[in-house]
Amino acid sequence: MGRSYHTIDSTSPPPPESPSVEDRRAAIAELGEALRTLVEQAAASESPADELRRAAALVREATIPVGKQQRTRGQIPSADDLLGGVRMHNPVCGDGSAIAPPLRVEVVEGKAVGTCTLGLVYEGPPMYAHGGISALLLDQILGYATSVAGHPGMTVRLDTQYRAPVPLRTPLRLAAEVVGVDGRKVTARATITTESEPDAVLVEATGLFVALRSDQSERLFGEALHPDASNPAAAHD
Ligand SMILES: CCCCCCCCCCCCCCCC(=O)SCCNC(=O)CCNC(=O)[C@H](O)C(C)(C)COP(=O)(O)OP(=O)(O)OC[C@H]1O[C@@H](n2cnc3c(N)ncnc32)[C@H](O)[C@@H]1OP(=O)(O)O
Repeated sequence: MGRSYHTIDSTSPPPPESPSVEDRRAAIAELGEALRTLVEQAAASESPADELRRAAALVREATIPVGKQQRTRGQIPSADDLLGGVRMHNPVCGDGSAIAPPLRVEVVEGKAVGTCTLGLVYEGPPMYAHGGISALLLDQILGYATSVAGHPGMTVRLDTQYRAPVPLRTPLRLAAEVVGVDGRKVTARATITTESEPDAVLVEATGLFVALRSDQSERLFGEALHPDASNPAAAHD
């Protein structure tokens, strides 16, 4: 791929030939699944202290192979496909993310429709989701709706109304659609309900997204978009 990675263990031999992107994605997803199981079970764990310490030692050991080759902040993950919408570590949808539910999104009759179940790791009030997690899910599905409508942009405003708490370990449904386009500004609305009661809105949000001008895009993302350009900042994490 022509990428240079920041190798933590510089005494180790060079890595073998890169496996195919598909194989790396499958491995990333496998690790993500294991990590999600770990964080959920940790959040729900009532195991005795010695078992938790044993687990901590095992996790520290598991970190070593994962940490051998690290990308910098300015490097897009080699398994991602930005234009194709593949973000393996996206914190909401990414199969490789330890903190993503993950939310599954599809387009149904022009609306972005998402499904997920939140575990105890997302708990705010006992038994219910933290309000920031609801906002995270809504921001993502609003962004998805604007993107599939052909108006990708960045969130500049997110107004969230919490009508009822979002229950954990309960299948949820999110829906979002674009409701207005005004030049570079796009407004979209989204809701969270349970799957079993899709008419009872728990949380709703209106998001304002702004399509970036090319100079804004260059200023914010130039380092990641042009990895081969001479850019001293690219060496920094
Ligand atoms: C087909 C393939 C499908 C594939 C499927 C892919 C799915 C893929 C899903 C991804 C889903 C990710 C969803 C997460 C999305 C984030 O989380 S984005 C991260 C969070 N957001 C940010 O960090 C943005 C931070 N803000 C900024 O950097 C700057 O505000 C921006 C965005 C560069 C805009 O610059 P600016 O100077 O603030 O605004 P400017 O360009 O001058 O203004 C444009 C207009 O917006 C207005 N505006 C700007 N800010 C505001 C505001 N806060 N309130 C009201 N109006 C505002 C301005 O007044 C102006 O209005 P007009 O004068 O034109 O009427």
